[in-house]
Amino acid sequence: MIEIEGITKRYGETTVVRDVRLTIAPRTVTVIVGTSGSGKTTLLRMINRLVEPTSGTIRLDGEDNRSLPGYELRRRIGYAIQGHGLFPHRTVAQNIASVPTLLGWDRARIDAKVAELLTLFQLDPAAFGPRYPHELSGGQQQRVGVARALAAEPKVLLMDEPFGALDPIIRAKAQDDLLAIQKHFETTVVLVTHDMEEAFHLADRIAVMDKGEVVQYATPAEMLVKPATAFVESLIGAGERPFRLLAIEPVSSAVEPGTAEGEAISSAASQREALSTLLWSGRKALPVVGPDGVLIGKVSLESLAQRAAGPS
Ligand SMILES: Nc1ncnc2c1ncn2[C@@H]1O[C@H](COP(=O)(O)OP(=O)(O)OP(=O)(O)O)[C@@H](O)[C@H]1O
Repeated sequence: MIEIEGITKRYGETTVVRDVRLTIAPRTVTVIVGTSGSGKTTLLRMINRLVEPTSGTIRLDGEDNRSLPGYELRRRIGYAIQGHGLFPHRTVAQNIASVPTLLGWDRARIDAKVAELLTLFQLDPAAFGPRYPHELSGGQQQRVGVARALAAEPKVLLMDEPFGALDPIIRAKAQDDLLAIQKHFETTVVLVTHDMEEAFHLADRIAVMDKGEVVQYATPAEMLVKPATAFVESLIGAGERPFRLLAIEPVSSAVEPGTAEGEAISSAASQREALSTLLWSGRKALPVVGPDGVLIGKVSLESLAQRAAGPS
């Protein structure tokens, strides 16, 4: 649990973060969005004290984050940034081993951790461990950056535009990897992004910042149905709302009894994918199969249209 209480940051006369209050539940993904210069990075960096707040308190599992020296706090909190920040003269394995080495883990434990993380990120430890960062593609470097941030098994992972430099296909894959790994390690993730698509895909809760203040902190569904301000509405993109609503819900919650003609869709797919398939194939309904491939019902264009409609 991360409790941010009345956090303010001023530089001289300028207040860049104003009286922010957020409670972030453990094992969730919170995404901070907002326009450029709204204070997102500053807020994130006050959690691991790369930036010291002017006033207010941040508690991690009930403990004031000032109760430890900053460098020790930062060994406990994972931090991944755009451009990954890998050490260029250390191998991939040495990069990932950085914090565990500082913490004095024994060699066998470090080696096992490096191998585990590389495997989780689909990088063969024997092939990639000995390489240097410049011998990797951008997407591979980015995965190593996140692996390094996770190496000391932090309960909290802070991410600042971690996927900003990736092309759309690798980016989507990196997001899915992150969600799988977040569930596997039960990490609490706080992530800053400019990309609303990314925010809606990843977030359990979204915090919208405008001029240093959090103007809404809500689940994606709540935010779509009830944006708190005109700014939030414009950020969501009014024209995208029906599609975003469908994108955050799986087909499994729209299944109806009966069946339909043609190729089936998985119950784990998003309702937006189902809508897209329906429109593209010109059908009125699709058969739905469960995780075991067994037919469980259908999903219809009519019911998706109802689900995509805003409150009347
Ligand atoms: N060390 C500093 N000294 C003075 N002003 C600063 C400092 N760091 C940040 N700022 C200012 O604080 C404001 C918020 O910056 P911050 O980086 O938190 O915004 P952001 O929302 O993350 O922006 P972006 O999306 O562009 O990265 C900006 O106006 C910035 O110029």
